[in-house]
Amino acid sequence: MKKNLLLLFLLLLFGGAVFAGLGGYLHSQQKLIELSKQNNRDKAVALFDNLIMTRGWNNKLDGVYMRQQDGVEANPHLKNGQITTDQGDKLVKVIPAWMSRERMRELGAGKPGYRYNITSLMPLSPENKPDAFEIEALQFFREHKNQPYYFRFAKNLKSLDFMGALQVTEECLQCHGQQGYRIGDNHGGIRITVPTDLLHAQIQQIERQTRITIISVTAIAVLIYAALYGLINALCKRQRAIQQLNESLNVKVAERTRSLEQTQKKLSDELQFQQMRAELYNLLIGSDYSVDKLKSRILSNAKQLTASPWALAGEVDPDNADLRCLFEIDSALIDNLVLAPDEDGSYAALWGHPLHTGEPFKVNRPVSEWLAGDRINERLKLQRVLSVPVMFNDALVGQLAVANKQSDYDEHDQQLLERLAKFYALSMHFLRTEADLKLTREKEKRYLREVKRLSITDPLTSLYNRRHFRELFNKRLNLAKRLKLFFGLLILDIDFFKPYNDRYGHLAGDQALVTTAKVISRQMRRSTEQAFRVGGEEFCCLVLAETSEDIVTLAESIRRAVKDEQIEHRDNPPQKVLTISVGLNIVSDYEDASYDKIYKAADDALYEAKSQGRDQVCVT
Ligand SMILES: Nc1nc2c(ncn2[C@@H]2O[C@H](COP(=O)(O)OP(=O)(O)OP(=O)(O)O)[C@@H](O)[C@H]2O)c(=O)[nH]1
Repeated sequence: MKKNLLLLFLLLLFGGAVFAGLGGYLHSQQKLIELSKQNNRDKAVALFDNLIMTRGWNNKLDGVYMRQQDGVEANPHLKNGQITTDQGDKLVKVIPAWMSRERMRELGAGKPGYRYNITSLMPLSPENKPDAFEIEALQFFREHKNQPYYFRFAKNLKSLDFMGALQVTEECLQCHGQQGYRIGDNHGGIRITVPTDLLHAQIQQIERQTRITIISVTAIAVLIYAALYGLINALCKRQRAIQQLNESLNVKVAERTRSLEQTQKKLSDELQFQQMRAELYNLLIGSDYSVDKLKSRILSNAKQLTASPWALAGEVDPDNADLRCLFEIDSALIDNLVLAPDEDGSYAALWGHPLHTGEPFKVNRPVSEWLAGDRINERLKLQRVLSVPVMFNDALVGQLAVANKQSDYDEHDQQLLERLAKFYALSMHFLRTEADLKLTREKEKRYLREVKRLSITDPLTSLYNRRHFRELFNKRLNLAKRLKLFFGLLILDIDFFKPYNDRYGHLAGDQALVTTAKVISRQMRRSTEQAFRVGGEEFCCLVLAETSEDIVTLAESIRRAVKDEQIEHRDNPPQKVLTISVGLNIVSDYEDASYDKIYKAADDALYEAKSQGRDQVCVT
């Protein structure tokens, strides 16, 4: 379009210039022709003036006489028209008109094409009758008294017809007085025809030159225009090619920029994703992690990654075969939203889609347009939704959704959300496994504690057993040594227990053992005092004390307390109640103290107590 306008403009400009040039040239040629015409006119006027001068001279002399020649008659209208000189020569009077005619004849003689005539509208002689041109000129003079000349070029410009006006003078009246002529009138004229062959030839040459010039100039103009056209076309082509190149370059640059921007966005999203994942890992391996914290972080990450104001995470209840969801919605705007399932217990439509199909769900138009009547979604007024299933080991464990991004959700958003969903699944799995593990560990601990307890406890009396006694013995001994305390070992044995069993039965015997153990335990009030059941009806106590008296006192109080229980024992004379004998060894010098030595000493003391009548404490 631009090119065409330019070419049109150039065509007009160039055409205008060519026409202006040709016009100037034609004008100058015309001027030349005019000058040439004027030259011919001047020539005719000069001839006319010559004749007028001759007439004037004759007129001034009032006619001149010349020798009469053959064929020359005297003018009958003149007075003294013919005279004879003294020498007998015959003279005739020559008047201006006659003289003019003679002069014209002389001027025209031998000059082909020249023609002279003196005439008037009312000639006296019929020979002088005017032709058409002459009539035309004479009528012109009559109408324009101040115009002395009349010209007309022949059509082929080969001759110029000229007529000069002749004013009536007094002399004219001599002949034309009777015709009503008045002095000063233009009644006649001299007609001169001048050949203008030169003018004709000149004009023909000018026309030829003009034709050649026009053709040449036009041809040159056409050639120049064609060259310009070609040049402009080529330039336009080049420009168009450059423009196309530029456009394609711009497109490529735009494409590259777009792809760079996309890559940059992907990289920045990837970086963001990695940071989020690192934070999530930290959260997972941190000491204060919780499912709530993790979900809240996942939701805020989903919003951040997809530039969405809303995020939603749903979990499939692992204990329920139906795909019931436990939803969490992160938005103050929808706090009051009731997320109850439909009557059939399912979350249909929008929320249910990924759960039912296991496929991602992406809609970039208002929910009301495609899901009219859906109670939940209508309340949410969702404009755009992207929801992906949360899968673990090919099993659907929940869904992660975002909504109402400013622009459309695309594949990139979906990929990011799917990756986050994977992490979500992994985290949830980890948390569940972790919780299970914690529970198992606690159970195990409890079990081990129980086993340990059982391993060191006597099942009948709940006192520590012999094994624990052995384990603790040296520890307590070393502690006493370190704290510089007295170490006491008490061996307590029920008196005549066999007869007790025999009389009251084994169960009663067991009960008596339990009661005795309780009594002993009650006496063990400090952390430095422990009681053990080390055999059938045999107990031990390990006691650490500031003084040996404290230990003896404790042993006595135990013995007394058992007796005070007043458990009937008929075969234990003379008390008739259940009693115990106590063998006690107190260690204060730890130089060569050992279990065997100490135990033997206490056992010896017990033997002594038994030997001395039972129900007593013996100390070694
Ligand atoms: N009921 C019951 N009896 C037990 C248990 N362990 C040991 N005995 C009994 O305790 C009795 C111990 O008797 P002996 O060692 O002969 O001594 P004693 O009859 O107590 O006589 P002294 O010790 O000399 O006073 C045995 O008859 C055992 O059967 C038990 O767990 N339950």
